[in-house]
Amino acid sequence: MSEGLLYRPKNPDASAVSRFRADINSSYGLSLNTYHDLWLWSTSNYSQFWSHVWDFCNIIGEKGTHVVDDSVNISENPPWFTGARLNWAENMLHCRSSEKIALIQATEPTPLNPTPELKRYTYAQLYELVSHLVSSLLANGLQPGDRVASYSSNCIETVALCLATTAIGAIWVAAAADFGPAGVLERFEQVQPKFIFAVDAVVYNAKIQQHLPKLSTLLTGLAAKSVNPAKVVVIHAIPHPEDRSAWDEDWISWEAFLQEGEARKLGRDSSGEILWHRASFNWPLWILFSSGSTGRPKAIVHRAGGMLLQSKKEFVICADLISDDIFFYYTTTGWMMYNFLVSGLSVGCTLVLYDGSPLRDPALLWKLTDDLKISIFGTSAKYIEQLSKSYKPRLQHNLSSLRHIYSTGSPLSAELFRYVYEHIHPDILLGSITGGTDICSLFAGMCSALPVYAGEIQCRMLGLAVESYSEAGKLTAPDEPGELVCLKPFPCMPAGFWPLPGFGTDAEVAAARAKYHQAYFAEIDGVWFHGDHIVITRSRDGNGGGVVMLGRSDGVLNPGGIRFGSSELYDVIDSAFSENGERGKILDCLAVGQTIGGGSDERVILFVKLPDNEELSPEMIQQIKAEVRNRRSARHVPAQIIQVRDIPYTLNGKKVEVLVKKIINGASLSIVNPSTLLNPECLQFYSDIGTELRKSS
Ligand SMILES: CC(=O)CC(=O)O
Repeated sequence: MSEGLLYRPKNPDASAVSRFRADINSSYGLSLNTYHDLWLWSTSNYSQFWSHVWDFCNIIGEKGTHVVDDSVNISENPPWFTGARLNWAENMLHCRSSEKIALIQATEPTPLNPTPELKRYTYAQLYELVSHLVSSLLANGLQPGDRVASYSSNCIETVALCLATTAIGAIWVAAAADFGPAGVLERFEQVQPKFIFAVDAVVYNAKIQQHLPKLSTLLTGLAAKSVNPAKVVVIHAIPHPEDRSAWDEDWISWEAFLQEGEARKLGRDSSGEILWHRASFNWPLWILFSSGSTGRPKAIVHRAGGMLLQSKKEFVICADLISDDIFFYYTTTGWMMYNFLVSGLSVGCTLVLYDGSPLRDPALLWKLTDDLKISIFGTSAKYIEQLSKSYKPRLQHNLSSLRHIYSTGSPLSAELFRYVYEHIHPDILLGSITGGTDICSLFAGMCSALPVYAGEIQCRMLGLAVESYSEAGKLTAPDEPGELVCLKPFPCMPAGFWPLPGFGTDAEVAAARAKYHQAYFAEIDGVWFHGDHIVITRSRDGNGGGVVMLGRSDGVLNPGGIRFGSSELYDVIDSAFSENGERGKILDCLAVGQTIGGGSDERVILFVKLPDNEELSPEMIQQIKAEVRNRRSARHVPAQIIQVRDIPYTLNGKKVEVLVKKIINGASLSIVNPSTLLNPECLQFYSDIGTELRKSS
């Protein structure tokens, strides 16, 4: 067995990606023999590749003849399929079956409701719901290009709204219900929504949390900035007694909004078909926001055709999803994995929406997997890490329906890969996947024809010319760390930052364009610089290398000129000191560089969180240092190891390395945007300790 091999597909030749390769070979008279051959061809002949993806995946719409001008550099963000006309929602709702379940909504139990009913919608019911919403949105004046915002939970209504909005050619904007109103305000005020939809309550940690007071605060903030949505609609999404004490008389209920749509019957032709707004491939579909932990979140606009073609490629070709799949992703509506999940409708499979805490009862999601026969289970590396500390799903649950498990959000360590195979399922495809909000899809990820090696993402995704560059802007050798770059244009590059041309003043559009360029192309001229530190591994069996994520580039540690990613330290802690490890006890950690020598060098500070009432002893510090030295090198050993009460996280569960780095290097806490963080209060400690560290360095 090759080193680190954890899984090998049984019949790779029967996979969708192999069928696609055969199709390419016969269409273009080629003899591409391996996945890597196909990837190389797809990135060198990207115009032919994306054209073929359109046909292979049966995109609904008019394709036209143009694909992309392949003489244009990626930094110019060329337009794609300029002759095409399509509608994203139409492609999501091509299945009209009155038997096939499109959506299942599950909610975390509460003491008052220990077995909440599952809500199910067939594709036919979902279509009907969307058509009533389309009618009501039109009746209330929604036009293509207007923004519709949701401040809601992961419920059926939110999916239907996303579909109805985009059916009309309006632009979808979502903030998760767990975001604070201040954070939502600085997102929504940028895009000035015409409609706001919000739930009245959510469940988290077995408690009902009233949401209307947050909605009121948001609306007051928007009004103060002269943003006044034409309609605010409130959804009663979860089974609990309704509390209208914070209700504003200008709001309307979901039921009333739907009734208006049903009565008006707008937006359908005489056969009952929704009048889909088929627009250009490059038409804006939705706006996602960067996490913005130190400033205003960037409003990233994704194009309808790009999102459609890319997700079809990911699901149909790379992941081999089929309509029989039951697809679950643990996500809020404010994370791009929500958009990823909803795009699964285009496959005609069943999506499982879950709202609530994933870990209060670690059995919950695995019981759901057995009850609903979930075949594709998506989550974050953080969830797997937390779960691994106390739970072995395989001992308690059958889990035989599982085919794939996906993990993202942060690097998944080799140790956690092993945990998944040992304690969840020995024979599934574990797809560690990466991309992010900026492309609302994947640069590297799953492939049903390839093996899985511990700690490695299986492959670079087809059509994405991902490489690893040195600081000097040169290709790194296999197995050498570098920066994730993309060299060629791809259709799911954002259309731009808000406002796009036609949606703002010339000055606003020019500023947004400059910001876009700055975000992706300023670091290395002419290539997309993604800001992830990675290794592309040596090719095995002619399949090309996998990808190892080492952490965010701006969190790269650089003591004495030796550059390495923080995950190299996290992996050591994970395997040697987590509760499953030989020495136990470290619950979480964070590594950042502190500048020394007047800025000429840096030293590594490792913050560790221990269980309450436990103290970091000098012996343990020595053990940590010894493990790091043995498993990495003397250069990796942290200069200081400091106990903290808490590690800061963004609302989407990412460690906040860059902000902590700035703070311990002297930045004031005023740079923090607290509304983007789960636990901003813990940063005061880092600020205080930073002062001490700077005195002692
Ligand atoms: C696919 C991803 O990369 C998701 C994320 O980390 O935000």
